[in-house]
Amino acid sequence: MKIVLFGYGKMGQIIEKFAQKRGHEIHLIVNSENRNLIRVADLEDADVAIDFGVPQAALSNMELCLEANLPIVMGTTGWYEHIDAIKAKCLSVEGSILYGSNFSIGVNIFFHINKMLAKAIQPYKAYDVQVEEIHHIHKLDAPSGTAITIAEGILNNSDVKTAWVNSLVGEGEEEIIPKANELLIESHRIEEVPGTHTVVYSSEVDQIEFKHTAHSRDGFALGSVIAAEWLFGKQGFYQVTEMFDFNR
Ligand SMILES: NC(=O)C1=CN([C@@H]2O[C@H](COP(=O)(O)OP(=O)(O)OC[C@H]3O[C@@H](n4cnc5c(N)ncnc54)[C@H](OP(=O)(O)O)[C@@H]3O)[C@@H](O)[C@H]2O)C=CC1
Ligand SMILES: O=C(O)C1=N[C@H](C(=O)O)C[C@H](O)C1
Repeated sequence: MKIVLFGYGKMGQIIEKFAQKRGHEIHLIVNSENRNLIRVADLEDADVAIDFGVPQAALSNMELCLEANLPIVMGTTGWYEHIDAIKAKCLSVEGSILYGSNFSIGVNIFFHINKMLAKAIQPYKAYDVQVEEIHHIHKLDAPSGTAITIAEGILNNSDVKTAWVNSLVGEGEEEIIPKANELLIESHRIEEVPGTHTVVYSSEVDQIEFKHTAHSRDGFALGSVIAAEWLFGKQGFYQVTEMFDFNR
């Protein structure tokens, strides 16, 4: 496939490596320097786009791809307030978008088990729950998209928690004390951590911790190339979880 890469930072450069290994061609690279010069005609010969850029550009990149009739895998996080609007637009023009907060297989298994765990613990009110995420200091958004997906999995299987709240831990940051109905997502920014997510259930007598640690960005990058292969030839608005059999 001929792939357009939106974003050529930490993720974009690893995606290029995996795409080429799997026999694909990088047709065009878009970053902050050339984004304003890109027109529909520049995308015409491509087969699929993969976006790991910045939150503020995600919506316009998806709109451009819809206009160019180019399927796009959206890996960028931090733009989710626009989901309903872009989904409606995608469906109305019969376009093709797949988005996900995390493309690694391990985290998608984690998402699946997280929901099962929340369902199993739901009758036992002695347990309180919180989510913790740790990422590198360059990350622009908090909480992480992955932590939001994890929180949604818990909220949908809880009759106590009705919304999540975020507390970014660090000097000068306000400490957030959650109300009983609020699910706390605690965010930490430490050195070059690729991405660690933990769900903690605590009672007076014990604690259950469920944790995923990424050792590198390779799992995210490979997953996004597999997602592009999966999306090619399909029409619709998809989430990455739809790629995995265990969610069916
Ligand atoms: N879903 C998933 O599995 C994962 C998602 N992510 C998400 O991917 C995103 C990128 O992460 P990462 O690679 O670490 O970030 P980086 O900061 O390393 O790279 C961002 C890239 O986006 C480019 N960029 C800036 N503005 C635009 C624009 N208008 N259009 C296109 N590209 C632009 C930057 O260009 P320039 O260098 O010129 O400024 C840079 O190349 C983040 O939102 C992150 O949360 C990350 C890992 C996994
Ligand atoms: O910015 C990152 O690095 C990552 N972002 C994604 C997120 O926000 O969940 C996925 C991964 O954890 C790395």
